[in-house]
Amino acid sequence: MKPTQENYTPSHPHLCVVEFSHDGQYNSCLRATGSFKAGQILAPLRGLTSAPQRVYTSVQCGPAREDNIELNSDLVYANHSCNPTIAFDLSPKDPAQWHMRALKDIKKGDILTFFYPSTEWDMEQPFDCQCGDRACLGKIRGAKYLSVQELTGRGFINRWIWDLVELRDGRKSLNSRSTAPSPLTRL
Ligand SMILES: C[S@@+](CC[C@H](N)C(=O)[O-])C[C@H]1O[C@@H](n2cnc3c(N)ncnc32)[C@H](O)[C@@H]1O
Repeated sequence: MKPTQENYTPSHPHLCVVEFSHDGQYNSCLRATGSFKAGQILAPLRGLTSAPQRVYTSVQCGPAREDNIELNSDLVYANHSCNPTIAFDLSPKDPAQWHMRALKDIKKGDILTFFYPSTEWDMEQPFDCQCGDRACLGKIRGAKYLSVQELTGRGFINRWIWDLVELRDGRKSLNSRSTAPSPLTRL
């Protein structure tokens, strides 16, 4: 569920608040309410539910098309940047270890962004990125459409995304692909 401005109560007040935009449908963002160090674990990912479909609010949590969760908190307002400030690390086998981490030193008032292709393989709702970074990739469609070079240097990419890249690029065979059950069975 995506929080709205009506009766808004921040879900992570010590970390961030949603800055609701009145200008355009997807122009809201998340602003840091404190300062954080690069590498710091900012929050565990709690209150997740499996997403029935891949949609613009869902976050992929494994290699399969059906491996998607909803964050059900303010964190859903984290926008994409090609030079992100945070990562959603859903790579640990145990979902209790899934967390959000700072990729750089973050100051109070900074916008919290993550690199969407670090979780998303093939997005339902691509968009033209407006991050404005000099390393901006332009159209954001998911990691499937990016080279290893384009994925490298973004701070963090989840394990299954690298697995799918290796499979796509013929550096890994289907047989060597993980047969681990979907992480959703452990949510
Ligand atoms: C989960 S929402 C993030 C919150 C969103 N900004 C909002 O106001 O609801 C994801 C959507 O935000 C927009 N978005 C996120 N990052 C963007 C970026 N760097 N450039 C342009 N649009 C972006 C896209 O429309 C994307 O589908």
